[in-house]
Amino acid sequence: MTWLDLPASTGFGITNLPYGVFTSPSSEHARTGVAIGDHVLDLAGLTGDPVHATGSLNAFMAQGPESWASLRSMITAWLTDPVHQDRITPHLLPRASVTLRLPFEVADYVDFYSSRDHAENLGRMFRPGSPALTPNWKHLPIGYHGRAGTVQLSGTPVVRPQGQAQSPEGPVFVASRRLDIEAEIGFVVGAPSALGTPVPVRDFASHVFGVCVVNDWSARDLQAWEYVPLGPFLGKSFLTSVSPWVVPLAALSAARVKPPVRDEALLPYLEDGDEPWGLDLTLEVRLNGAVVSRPPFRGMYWTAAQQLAHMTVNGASLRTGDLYASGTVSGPTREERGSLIELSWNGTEPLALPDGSTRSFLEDGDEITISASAPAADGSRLSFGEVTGRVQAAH
Ligand SMILES: O=C(O)/C=C/C(=O)CC(=O)CC(=O)O
Ligand SMILES: [Ca+2]
Ligand SMILES: [Mg+2]
Repeated sequence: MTWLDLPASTGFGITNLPYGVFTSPSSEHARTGVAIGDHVLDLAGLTGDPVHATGSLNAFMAQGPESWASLRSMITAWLTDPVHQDRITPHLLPRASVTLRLPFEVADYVDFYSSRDHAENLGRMFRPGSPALTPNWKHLPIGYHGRAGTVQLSGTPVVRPQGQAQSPEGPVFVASRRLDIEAEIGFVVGAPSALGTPVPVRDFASHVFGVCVVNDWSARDLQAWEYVPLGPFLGKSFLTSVSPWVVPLAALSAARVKPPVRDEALLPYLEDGDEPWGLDLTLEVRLNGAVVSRPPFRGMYWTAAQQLAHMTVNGASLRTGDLYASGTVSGPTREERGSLIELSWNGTEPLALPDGSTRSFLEDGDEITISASAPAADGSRLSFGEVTGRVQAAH
């Protein structure tokens, strides 16, 4: 129990304690904070530790899992034992009064493709006549390297991208007419690894610091024309949005579940081990305020621990600030699909919105908000906050 008076439904209770970076009316200096209820605990002001005054989480994340655990237990004690109340209270700022920043400097960015329902849906739409899943899909977590420099904070305007698309008369230069979303969960690497040394599945929690919500904005018309044979490029690199709070892995103990049964035996480096990292998270996608989907994360075929092992099995090293996203989270029913191309079945079944309009893809002015939540250790639900973005007309 915390001495703060928090409603049970806060989502930002004592078992969550996500990290972010903020400025406040009293100081334009960007610094690290922890969300608790409707407040932010100013760690730089409270501790005086310069690691929390750098304007990004990277320096702290680089310290590694012992530092992460020790700070988390100190914060828990500060907010739980009333003996600390007078010292802590001046460093609690109303969350509504602060401006949140991109929480970490993004090093490399990778995006996976680990929802079987999503992969099968896209396979059917993009590659009709071929098997829905490619032959490698159940043997390795498919992914691609994306553009780290265009990973931006929630709220960044989504300027409609322009580029080449196919038309019956040949390639044309267009403002994308098939602008889409992908509801995903992002994993943030804290502790680096050495070049040449793979990170095994079991070392996941020694390297990954925490989790955020990701929207991998996607221009389906640009993507469909450019992606063969090297994969996603300009159809996705214009913007990827992340939520402002990074939920530490330590907050997710009650959310851990067994991943689905695998149809094919895995090569040893991908075996789950005794404590697999399936996660029972629920995402929610809103379009102009109306809920259009609730994608379930627990069915994801590949876990983040397997993705990390796969990403490094060739000897590639990890850097502090690496972000890798799960891939679009889709479940088996229509109400669980994590992209508009799936929700509208490639535009053939437009979504009906409460205002009477319909959507297959995004229109200028549309706002997409993706949130996520998980069971918390105290029986409540913890919130990941949300990632939002509004579409602007092409330049
Ligand atoms: O199947 C394809 O050709 C394309 C798939 C995607 O666009 C999905 C992607 O970016 C990976 C993911 O988010 O699951
Ligand atoms: Ca994606
Ligand atoms: Mg993207």
